[in-house]
Amino acid sequence: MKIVLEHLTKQFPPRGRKAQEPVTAVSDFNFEIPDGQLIGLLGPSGCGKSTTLNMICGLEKPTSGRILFGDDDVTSFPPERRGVGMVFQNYALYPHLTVKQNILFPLQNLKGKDKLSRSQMDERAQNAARLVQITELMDRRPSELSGGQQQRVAIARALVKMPRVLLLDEPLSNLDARLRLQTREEIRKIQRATKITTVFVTHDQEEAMSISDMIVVMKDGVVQQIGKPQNVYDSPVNLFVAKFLGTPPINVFEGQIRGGSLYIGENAVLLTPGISDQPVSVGIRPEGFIPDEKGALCCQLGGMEVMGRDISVVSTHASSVNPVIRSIISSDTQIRLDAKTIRFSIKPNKIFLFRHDTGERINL
Ligand SMILES: Nc1ncnc2c1ncn2[C@@H]1O[C@H](COP(=O)(O)OP(=O)(O)OP(=O)(O)O)[C@@H](O)[C@H]1O
Repeated sequence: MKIVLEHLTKQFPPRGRKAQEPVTAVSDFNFEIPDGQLIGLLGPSGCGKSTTLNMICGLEKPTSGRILFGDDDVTSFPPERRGVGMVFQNYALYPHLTVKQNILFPLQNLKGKDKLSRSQMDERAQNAARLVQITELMDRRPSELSGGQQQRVAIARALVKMPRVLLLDEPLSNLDARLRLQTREEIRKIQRATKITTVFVTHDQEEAMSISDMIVVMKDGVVQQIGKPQNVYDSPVNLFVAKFLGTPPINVFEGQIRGGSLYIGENAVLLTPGISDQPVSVGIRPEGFIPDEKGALCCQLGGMEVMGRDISVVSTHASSVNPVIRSIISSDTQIRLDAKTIRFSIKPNKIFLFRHDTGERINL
């Protein structure tokens, strides 16, 4: 099922006596989510992710704009008429019911043509449980399950109604690091198996990048960029997106374009023909630094951390915005740790220029 968001906007009334301006939680969101894809909705706390999801499922009514599922305009539909499965951060399972009863719960009050027989319900519950691999846990109560197992029950409960759309709001944030990794892979597998169009909300960029067909990066209610994770990483439209994606994060420097070259401090590090003289923010991905005795960028060497396959070189530079520069280089590279300075040349596809005032990307 394709989902179309058209000029989707949500404002909340001002809060408190002093605040006069309404809060714009989501502003003019336009996106056509292709059928069967998993979309990662990504951004810092308060950027409007949950509000977007709540509008798609019908818990919030948009201030303006439309939502279509396929060709159906569902904007004014209540949640139960939308055919949406929803999984939240806190799984909200019923503690007094068994796993099976929890999964069956959404099917019990179906009416009219949707009403199912006992055996149909059992079959649906079994299928959903099989998908999330909890068939052997059906008679347990939620308190007898691990966090990851509880979350799988919540997903099975969302799937049992055979929703047209699956919405997941930070579904992994209550799990520990290892379970998070495992469960996110399982979610991806389930999504591939069911081909249900899925929107996954997270503030964890790594999580979103690893499982999404496409990511949407939001800030202050405004969509910044939509694209395949790798494309957004390789070609961020602005400094915010560049900084938001990547571990370790991108290194940012104050730079200056002068006479067709980019200067970082006194170092002319890149030819920039056709770009007018101006101050710029320079982003260099950690993997964009090549140790090179003749390299143009000269940094003060701080130290080195071995990460197995790679080394993380820590250095500083007077024009660096971050307290330290982190560069990731291959562990084969010989670094003289007794040296005071280290010179780098820069991979051209790993350096980005941004307008100093707006943060917008300047194309090289
Ligand atoms: N019911 C409400 N009334 C007033 N303001 C609200 C309401 N719900 C959300 N907001 C505001 O709208 C903005 C977006 O909130 P939203 O919960 O969608 O963000 P989010 O990206 O999901 O954040 P988080 O990651 O912290 O959950 C925030 O500024 C928030 O304070």
